Amino acid sequence: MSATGIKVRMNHSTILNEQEKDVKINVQNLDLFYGEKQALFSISIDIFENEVTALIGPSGCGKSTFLRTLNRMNDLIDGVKINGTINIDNEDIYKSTDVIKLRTKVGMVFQKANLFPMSIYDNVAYGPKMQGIKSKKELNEIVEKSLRGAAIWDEVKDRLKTSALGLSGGQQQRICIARAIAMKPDIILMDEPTSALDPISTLKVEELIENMKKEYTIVIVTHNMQQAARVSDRTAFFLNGEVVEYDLTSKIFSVPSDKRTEDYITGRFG
Ligand SMILES: Nc1ncnc2c1ncn2[C@@H]1O[C@H](COP(=O)(O)OP(=O)(O)OP(=O)(O)O)[C@@H](O)[C@H]1O
Repeated sequence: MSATGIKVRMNHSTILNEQEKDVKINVQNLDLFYGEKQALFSISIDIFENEVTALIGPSGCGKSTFLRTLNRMNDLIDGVKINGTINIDNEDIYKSTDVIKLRTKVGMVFQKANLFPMSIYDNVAYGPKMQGIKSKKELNEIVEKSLRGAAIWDEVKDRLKTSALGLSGGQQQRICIARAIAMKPDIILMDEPTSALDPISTLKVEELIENMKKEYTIVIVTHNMQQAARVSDRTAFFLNGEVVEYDLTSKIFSVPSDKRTEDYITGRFG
């Protein structure tokens, strides 16, 4: 137990490897406006490869907005203006115009499972088919690999042709993760992926996230402080559109530098 009362998973690999980590996403002086209203203020952070980075903070502080800037999902909203730069693998994603390619590289999983009303198989194969993969054998392999990667293969392997909507909420969310994996992304963004799930399904998804970071860089928005402490290597604390503190999760939850971080994680506000 830490000084703040939140149980922190000591992540020795993070600490020992600190010097060797590569920056996957570099954000510099990022401002975002919805029309006249500024929602993000001069955000500058580095997100590291093969780590889980948690974004925490009270409702309306800009976590989801920030997450959506990482694959240009805010482009879909009228009146959004962005200043600053976001480099992914040293490439400025707001200068490169291939947004489709970007969203393939940076996948996303939402709060509520948003599966299509089709079979489990077709849900997972949909993206690869859209990318032009036609070979049945290749699609079969992608579907199996993705479902295994999302730790749900054993539960669904005998019912791949049945409707995905017949699965439980927790299973549907893991199919959504499989669907993201099927696109072979480097980065997976997760916006409160367990907030609609029961504790057992939540734990399964958390275990999955922990395993997935070997292959992917994961950025997760969560309202659940214990979850951030359990699954993430680093945590950014957002408040009123600013990043107040960004550090190793073990530090944020044991000896935060800023009084506002401490007040938030100990439940004094938010
Ligand atoms: N499409 C939009 N148009 C205008 N304002 C928006 C839009 N989306 C978000 N905002 C505003 O931007 C600010 C940040 O919202 P955002 O959803 O990013 O916060 P959040 O920290 O993710 O909140 P929550 O934890 O409640 O999901 C809020 O003031 C919100 O009202």
